Amino acid sequence: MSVTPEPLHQRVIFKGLLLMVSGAGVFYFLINIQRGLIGLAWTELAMSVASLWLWRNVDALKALRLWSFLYLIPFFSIILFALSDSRISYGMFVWVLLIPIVSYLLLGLWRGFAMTCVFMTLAAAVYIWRFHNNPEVINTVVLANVMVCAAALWAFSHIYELSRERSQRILMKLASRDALTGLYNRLRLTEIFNRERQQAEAQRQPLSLLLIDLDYFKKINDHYGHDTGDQALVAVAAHIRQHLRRRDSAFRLGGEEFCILLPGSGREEAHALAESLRLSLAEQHQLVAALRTRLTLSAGVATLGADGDDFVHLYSMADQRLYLAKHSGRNRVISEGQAVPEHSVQEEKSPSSALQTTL
Ligand SMILES: Nc1nc2c(ncn2[C@@H]2O[C@H](COP(=O)(O)OP(=O)(O)OP(=O)(O)O)[C@@H](O)[C@H]2O)c(=O)[nH]1
Repeated sequence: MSVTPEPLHQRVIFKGLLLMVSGAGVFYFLINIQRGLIGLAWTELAMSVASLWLWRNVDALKALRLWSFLYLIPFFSIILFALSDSRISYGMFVWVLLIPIVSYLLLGLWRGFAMTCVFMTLAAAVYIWRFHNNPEVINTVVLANVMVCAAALWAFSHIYELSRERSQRILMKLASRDALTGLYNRLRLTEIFNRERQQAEAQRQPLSLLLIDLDYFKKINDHYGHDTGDQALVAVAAHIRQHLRRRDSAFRLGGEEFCILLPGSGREEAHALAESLRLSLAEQHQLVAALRTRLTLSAGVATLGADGDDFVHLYSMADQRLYLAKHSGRNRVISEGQAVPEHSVQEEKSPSSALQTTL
């Protein structure tokens, strides 16, 4: 469900590579034109110009990984093309060592691995093809040096990227989940809402937003202590999870306030789910061991289209209805209307009123 953002370092590294190649391209163009390597010299100049153009535009590029992929193929191919020319010294092979580092840094773990496999294999083939008759280059010591060094760089690049991606996943999880309940936190709400709204509009499906607030939670804390309050919040989150369908997402917005996104549910279905959550919570005699009072919730429901077309309007409408539910006696769900009615609903003899009495 989470969307992995583009790692920030990739754009910076791509920019650095582009700058380096545009400078090196001009340098090698001047050298190779003098040496009579006309084809290679002009290819290097073309690569240099393309790199400079990309460098100037890289901040605006959207599909950075795709651009990096499309760039690395000619870049590595030119290195191999240069190496295959017998007039180029074998010292040029050090450029091959850039292949794993740059591929992993710019393309990530598996695309980097695939790119490295292809171009390192081709580089080995070019090396053997060019030097198979040259005992100065094809001998145990030189081969061992080249292979051990290349393998070490490949392995370190792989391990680095593997741990970087793992750390990123952990950090993403920590940043997007509420530490106490494990539900999504407020930061993910607009992002997930916008994604669900796009899908709902594309598939002409309804989408509802449910705002939930526990009733008189302060009294739970005051009477039973903060730890029991925490346990109750965890139990409520588990209770919410049990009621969700596969595509629904639940968030803890802070304190004792929760939000649920219900893709595919119109007003009535969302109201019914909220009612079922409310009733089943109110029926639980002992939500957590230390708590000898029942907990209740109030909820406001808003539906895409009928109550607004964007997050701000939908949230605001659900919030107004939640407010209305609180001021109409709590322990209820409101999915229509937005102003406090003239004849305020009589506070029913709810578990929360019972809670007030008990406390
Ligand atoms: N245990 C615990 N309590 C929290 C946490 N975050 C907020 N609270 C408490 O939740 C309580 C919320 O109180 P209020 O905003 O007055 O709401 P309420 O008592 O539920 O009253 P109504 O919402 O009007 O029914 C406060 O006492 C906060 O300290 C938390 O992470 N853990």
